[in-house]
Amino acid sequence: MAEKKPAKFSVQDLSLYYGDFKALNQINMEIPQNEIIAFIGPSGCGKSTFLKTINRMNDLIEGVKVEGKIYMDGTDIYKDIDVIKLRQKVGMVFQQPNPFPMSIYDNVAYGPRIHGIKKKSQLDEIVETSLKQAAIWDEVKDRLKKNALGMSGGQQQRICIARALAVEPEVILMDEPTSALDPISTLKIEDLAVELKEKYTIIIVTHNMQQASRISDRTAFFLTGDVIEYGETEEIFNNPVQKKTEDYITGRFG
Ligand SMILES: Nc1ncnc2c1ncn2[C@@H]1O[C@H](COP(=O)(O)OP(=O)(O)OP(=O)(O)O)[C@@H](O)[C@H]1O
Repeated sequence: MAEKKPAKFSVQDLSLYYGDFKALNQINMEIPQNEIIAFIGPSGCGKSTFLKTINRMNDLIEGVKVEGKIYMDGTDIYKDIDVIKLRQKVGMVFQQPNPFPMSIYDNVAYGPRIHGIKKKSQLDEIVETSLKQAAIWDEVKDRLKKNALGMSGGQQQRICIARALAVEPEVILMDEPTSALDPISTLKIEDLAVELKEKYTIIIVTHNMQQASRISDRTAFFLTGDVIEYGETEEIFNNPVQKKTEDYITGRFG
């Protein structure tokens, strides 16, 4: 049994509707801090929708209704926290690397500048630390003024991770962060996630079963808006309780 860590998130009876369509059905989940949590399940089962409820990205979509509660460190994130502050604490990395069309330096300094940091020496330090944490510093330190779009996909994704880290978040949400990357870049991002969990809580949506079993501490299996099973990754992959989970992870689902 893994050592029990304090809960970062407590999700209670969370449902989400897109208009009349119920995309999430009364989800309950405790997410410990300093762990990697993987969300797996077939396409359209609500993984991304659930991920986005955690930093309220769904607020931006018209007709979305959320019921139930998500507590972060005991605070109701739909009631008692400013959404800008929430998104500073809960950063996000997307499927397609999406650096801004500007220099590597400006990409990473973007968030801190928005938060009012202007001093060059301070920005220099944040940029260097964030790029180091994202394991890309050595590859870019001599070309910080070059456009980020000129980097490879795998490098761009690590620059995006550095950009997310630069505002000192506590949680990083990753929505299929390696599905557009080659196997070597994928392994780099996986290694990076494992390093980052020492400091952050990481929640990752993935279609890659090997990836979920390689790097995550806990796995949640989603199916048509329900969490069918959630537990320690080793148990989910080696000894699932639900037949549907077993069928899915062994590729017999259909
Ligand atoms: N903006 C939206 N408006 C209406 N319905 C939506 C919207 N976004 C997602 N949905 C629907 O909600 C359900 C869950 O979608 P979601 O993207 O969360 O699934 P997913 O498990 O992440 O899928 P995938 O693995 O393909 O990314 C799907 O039926 C989808 O069509």
